[in-house]
Amino acid sequence: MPTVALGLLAVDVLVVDHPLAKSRLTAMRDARTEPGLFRAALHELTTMLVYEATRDYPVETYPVETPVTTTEGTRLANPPLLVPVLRAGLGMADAALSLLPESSMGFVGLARDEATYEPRAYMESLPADLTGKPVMVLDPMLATGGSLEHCCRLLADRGCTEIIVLCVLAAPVGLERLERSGLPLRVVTASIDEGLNDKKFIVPGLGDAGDRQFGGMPRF
Ligand SMILES: O=P(O)(O)OC[C@H]1O[C@H](OP(=O)(O)OP(=O)(O)O)[C@H](O)[C@@H]1O
Ligand SMILES: O=c1cc[nH]c(=O)[nH]1
Ligand SMILES: [Mg+2]
Repeated sequence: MPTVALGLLAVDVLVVDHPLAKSRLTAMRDARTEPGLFRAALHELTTMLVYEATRDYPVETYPVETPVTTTEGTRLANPPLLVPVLRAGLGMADAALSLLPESSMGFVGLARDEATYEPRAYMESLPADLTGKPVMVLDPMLATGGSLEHCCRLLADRGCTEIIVLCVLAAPVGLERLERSGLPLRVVTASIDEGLNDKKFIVPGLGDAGDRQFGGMPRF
């Protein structure tokens, strides 16, 4: 897994820049893309992100009967808990669960305060004990990093020591915040963007990922 140096910090981040991933990301960035097509592009891009994120997951083997003989089959040794961050992460949930049908799912609901830019938690549905359980957090946007830090802290407080944050866009300042948090995580993203504007939206970004999928007033 490559490491990206940001200032004095180093964070474990994989940028999935496959041409097909880039074309889905371009559709999501385009302000003219309507919600249905935005959701479809997010679904397809999530499939690619999950595929790359799970490349090094441990597997176990077991005997499988083919129509011809017995051979060795493979499955994930410890499928991750999937945790979409509501609302925007909901658009990644179905694609992730399709690739990881053995996984179960928890939910965290967060809304970023428009004045302080800090996350306000409104929902939490997670197993009480996550000892020994890898977790994959799904949220398309890592901006200031406040929301994903909050979510990953909930997981670490339950004993989780292995978190993959799956996002579409990451701002350098958000990556630095996650790095400083000391939480046991790595990041898989389709792009590290330039930065944030004065309303803490990612630039060039794609706008508000929740509103682009589900509707709402533009604030960027
Ligand atoms: O890194 P941060 O500065 O915390 O910003 C990122 C958060 O903002 C968005 O959610 P939002 O609060 O807009 O809620 P929504 O998904 O309901 O639109 C996004 O999905 C992240 O959760
Ligand atoms: O650019 C941004 C920043 C936070 N949340 C979003 O949905 N988009
Ligand atoms: Mg939003």
